[in-house]
Amino acid sequence: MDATLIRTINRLQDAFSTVGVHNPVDLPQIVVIGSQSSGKSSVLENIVGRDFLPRGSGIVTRRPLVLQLINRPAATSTSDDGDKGKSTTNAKKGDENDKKEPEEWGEFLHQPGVKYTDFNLIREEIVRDTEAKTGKNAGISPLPINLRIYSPHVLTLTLVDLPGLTKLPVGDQPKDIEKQIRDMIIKYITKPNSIILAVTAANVDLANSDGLRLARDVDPEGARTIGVLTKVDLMDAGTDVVDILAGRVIPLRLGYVPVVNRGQRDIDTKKSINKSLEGERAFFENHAAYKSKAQYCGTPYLARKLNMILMHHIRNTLPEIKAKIQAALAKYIAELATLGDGMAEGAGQANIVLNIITEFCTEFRTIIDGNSTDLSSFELSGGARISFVFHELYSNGVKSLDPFDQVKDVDIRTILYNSSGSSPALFVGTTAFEVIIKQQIKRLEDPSLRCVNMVFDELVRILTQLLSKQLFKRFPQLKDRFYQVVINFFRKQLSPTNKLVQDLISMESCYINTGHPDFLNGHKAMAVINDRINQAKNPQPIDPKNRNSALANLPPSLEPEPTNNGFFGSFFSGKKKRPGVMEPPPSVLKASGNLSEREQIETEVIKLLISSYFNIVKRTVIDTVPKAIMLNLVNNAKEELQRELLQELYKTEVLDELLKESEFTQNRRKECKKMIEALQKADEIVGSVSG
Ligand SMILES: Nc1nc2c(ncn2[C@@H]2O[C@H](COP(=O)(O)OP(=O)(O)OP(=O)(O)O)[C@@H](O)[C@H]2O)c(=O)[nH]1
Repeated sequence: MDATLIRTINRLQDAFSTVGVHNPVDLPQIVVIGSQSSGKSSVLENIVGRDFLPRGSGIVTRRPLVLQLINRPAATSTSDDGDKGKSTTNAKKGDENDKKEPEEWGEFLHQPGVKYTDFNLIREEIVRDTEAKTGKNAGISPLPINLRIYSPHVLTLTLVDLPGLTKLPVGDQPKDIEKQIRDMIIKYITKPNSIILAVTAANVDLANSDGLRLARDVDPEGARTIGVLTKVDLMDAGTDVVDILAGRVIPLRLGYVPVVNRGQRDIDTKKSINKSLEGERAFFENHAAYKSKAQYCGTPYLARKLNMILMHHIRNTLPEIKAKIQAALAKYIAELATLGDGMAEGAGQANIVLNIITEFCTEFRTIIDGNSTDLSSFELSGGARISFVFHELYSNGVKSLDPFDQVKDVDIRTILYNSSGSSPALFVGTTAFEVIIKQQIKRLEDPSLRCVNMVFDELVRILTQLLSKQLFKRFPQLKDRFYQVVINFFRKQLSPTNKLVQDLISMESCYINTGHPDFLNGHKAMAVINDRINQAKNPQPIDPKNRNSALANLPPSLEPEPTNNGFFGSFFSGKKKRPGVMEPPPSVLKASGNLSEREQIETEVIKLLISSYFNIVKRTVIDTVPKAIMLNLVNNAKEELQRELLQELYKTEVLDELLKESEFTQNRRKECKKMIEALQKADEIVGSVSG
């Protein structure tokens, strides 16, 4: 059962190896980290009991090596791995004694079926494949090499060997090599399912261990970090690692294991690993500081410990792995469904386009009407934004128009005099009022047309939002055509909408309805002004309750100014008169000078009437312009868009072109299919164990 657990993980690792580096499920594994030359390769080789890792100066490990050790009983003719029970087809091919399998061999995932019995060839293949993927310079790559070693002398275990932490780039190594390696290591050890094997040379200060330092960043409690102390034999006489082992220096919950690997001289003199393991045992058994605890020291103990930890870990995480596989499977199946099944033909194509058009139009209407199911609580969308344009932007824009920022008293007087012709007017001139109010009403056209444009922009926004959906990513041509057709359609609606809005404003300016029930008529206006003037002449405290509402609303400019005498007295002033001399009138004659009381009253009355009427018109356009826009632009789009789209896009001769899939979709579909296959296999594998 125990070995089965680890083998299950190995098989899962293989199942996912086809999907590259994007493994959606984080599998339990032991990740070996440490500084360069700390002894990582030596530890791994000792665990395997064979020389098989590339050695040399500089960074040798430049890609992650996923090393799956599989224990198989000696002298059996069948493989104990469920996936690969096939007979040898490889290095041993041609051997008459085909039934007699080699005792130990290695197999790379990228060369299925090829059994390496010569471990030197394994080393060469690692070097070859590393260079093939990363080039000869000393660059690194996150693409793992998967190697399995079948042997009766190993415990079933999965280890990932990573490039050693280095300080300075050498030769033509990239400048940021240190960061690249660090990032790669962090990516592996951050996964909560990884057990960190932090290798540190015992003859350097533990506090300076790069491996432990990195491990601490991702596993501050030390809950899934095992410390391995190498080069214990190289420690100064009289010093030992007893304190570290006892957890008195940097405590780790999984503890430390001291080991003694082959020294460089041993390697140079080709000392066998078996000999080295014997030497290691003798070292611990005879060392004064370690002999009482020798069974907790050395490589064999380390291998057993790792095997136990890994199994324990897998057993605990298997249910979670199962759930993750199933969740990922559901996610990819759903994504594949949105990507569709590849190219349809004939009627199938027509159906796709018909469905897309129908769905688009339904969603368009839903968004405008505000019934969308994926309503955002973060921002206004669709219909709500159009409503904001009407009720906030347009309404406030219109309300803020003040006729008197353009029409000054002096203009009113000029118009007054012009409208009364050559004989002095006796009453407040309706003509003057009409001339001014019509000019002011015309000013409403500009914000109203801008409102049309803003709603147009909102429609385009909805269009873009709908076209950003996954479905349109699949068919880029269709997306472009949709955009063109819909935008053209909106544009076509623009001119009747603008015309209607202009007409509404023209209607208002064409006929001034002084009989409007809300209009402050001439008499009332007069009374208000008289009140105002009397109040100014004999100021009396105003009882707010009795205060005439129109009076209260008078603009500050109606405060009486110092009056002048004479009816026309000051009107044509401007030049100092010389007695007896009558000069011709100047070419441009403007009303100027101080106002007479009568003039002042007349001007104020006109202003009051303008304000009153202009407010009525403002209220009307705030009400009717949005209605006009809804009628001609928005509703038309809601109702006619489908017909327009069908007419333009639902044609046999364009379907092929429209439904050309994007490369993204084609690739993504392939990726999804691969992933689903891997996950389904993984699901089966996990299912077969836990049952
Ligand atoms: N005496 C002694 N030497 C060791 C021990 N472990 C490793 N060495 C030596 O230290 C050097 C580096 O060991 P490696 O195993 O290559 O170290 P590494 O961490 O894999 O190095 P990179 O792959 O370059 O990162 C070699 O010369 C080993 O022989 C040990 O326990 N004792």
